[in-house]
Amino acid sequence: MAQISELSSLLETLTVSIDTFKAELARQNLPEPSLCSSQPHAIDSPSYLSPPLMYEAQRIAVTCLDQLRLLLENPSEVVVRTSMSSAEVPGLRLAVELDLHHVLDKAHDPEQGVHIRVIAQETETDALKLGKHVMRNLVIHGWFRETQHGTFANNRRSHTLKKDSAGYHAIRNIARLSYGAVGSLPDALAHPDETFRMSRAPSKAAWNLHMNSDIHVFGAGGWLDTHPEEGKRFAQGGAGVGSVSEKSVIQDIPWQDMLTGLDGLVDVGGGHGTFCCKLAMACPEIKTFVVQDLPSLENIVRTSIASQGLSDRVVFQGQNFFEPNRLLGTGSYIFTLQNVLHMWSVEDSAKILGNIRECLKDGKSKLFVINSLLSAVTVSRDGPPAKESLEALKRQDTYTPISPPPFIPKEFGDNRLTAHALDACVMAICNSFMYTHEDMERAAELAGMKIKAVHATRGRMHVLEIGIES
Ligand SMILES: C[S@@+](CC[C@H](N)C(=O)[O-])C[C@H]1O[C@@H](n2cnc3c(N)ncnc32)[C@H](O)[C@@H]1O
Repeated sequence: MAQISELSSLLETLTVSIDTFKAELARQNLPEPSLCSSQPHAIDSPSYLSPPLMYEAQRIAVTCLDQLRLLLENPSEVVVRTSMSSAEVPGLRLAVELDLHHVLDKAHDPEQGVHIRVIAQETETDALKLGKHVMRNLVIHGWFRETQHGTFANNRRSHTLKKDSAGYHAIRNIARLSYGAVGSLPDALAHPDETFRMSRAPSKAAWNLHMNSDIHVFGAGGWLDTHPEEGKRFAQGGAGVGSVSEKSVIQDIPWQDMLTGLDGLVDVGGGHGTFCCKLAMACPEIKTFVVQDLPSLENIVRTSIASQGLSDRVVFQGQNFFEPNRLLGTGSYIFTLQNVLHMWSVEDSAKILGNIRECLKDGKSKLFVINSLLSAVTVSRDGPPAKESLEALKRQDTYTPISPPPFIPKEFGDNRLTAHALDACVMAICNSFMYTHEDMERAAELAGMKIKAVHATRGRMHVLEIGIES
């Protein structure tokens, strides 16, 4: 059998997907994005969600580029570069702490940018360290532009670092919590004390080595619960991370239809109420949302809800999800559990699910678990050509993921990259793991439940309906 050229196959897939992407931009009267601009593109707006065809074309193209890079790069050069490539995340943390986006945005000519001497003066930092070393490193990683020697400007990407934006909070608060912990993973996984090395206890994670502390991070009595300022920062960071996927969770699932005839939506472990508030704004016909979380969050969540003018429809309720649900017997609801179960072992998740199971016995209430699911990262030579799959999508209004084209990994796009990165973070912070479909199935089974459906979204999240086994 003739050997298929991987390079040619990937190149063909790349060409088809980029042509589709360009055609979709033209159809929406949008210009092509540019690396030589200091402005964000219309498709970078937090409220923009690519139509299904465009979304698939984008994620195929980006994955093709990753795969092509792997074929083209010299592995020896890559390993050396990787051994020294730990500067991007600290550089970004510094960029948000110094608010470099703002410094460059208020330039006399933002396209031209600001000389490093001025940036250093404004941020009271060392021009040599910041300019030659940190900023250039960030430019190489695609953040900011060097428009001429020593002069830096914003680019599409750096607008995501704007103060108080989702990206700003993600970098400022999540990278801060996870970076040192992930750095301690080798010490934790190869710890000389076997009881530590093999432990799955949330207080014996890499984070505990990094912080020299024996307190667990999440949950009642944990680091975030007992350090309100840290808890607030984590919630802000979590909201920042979540904001990228929440628009697809909101748009790809028919929440409004599903809530017809029910008493409202209850987000268990709902954090600061971001999901409920966003859904309340998107679905004005839904009148009741309940954010359930640990009582220590009450003031901060109520204030956040009030600041969005939603106190008449979104309420906070203190609820430990390991205890019977306070809404049991009070009506019929849609319960959601978003970004919660992966913080816990399968056995603990079964306990959380079990308490919601009691509320589903009315026969009308439903439970949706919203989480990224991890998959194996296998690659096959076979698969339908991108051209056929994208052509078929032209006739679809609702989102259905396409099958991977040849040489594109089984799980591709944002879920693959973000979910696996998140997996390392949760392992480092609390000895937990992102779930596979099988893990989720086991947790449901232990709770006397089963997965009834899995909905994909245009983002990293899967929405799983979990119900009582009949
Ligand atoms: C990763 S955050 C997810 C927050 C939110 N659902 C989201 O998607 O952004 C996990 C949430 O679970 C909450 N939590 C932890 N232990 C809890 C418990 N025993 N009972 C209720 N909520 C808890 C935390 O306070 C936190 O808000």
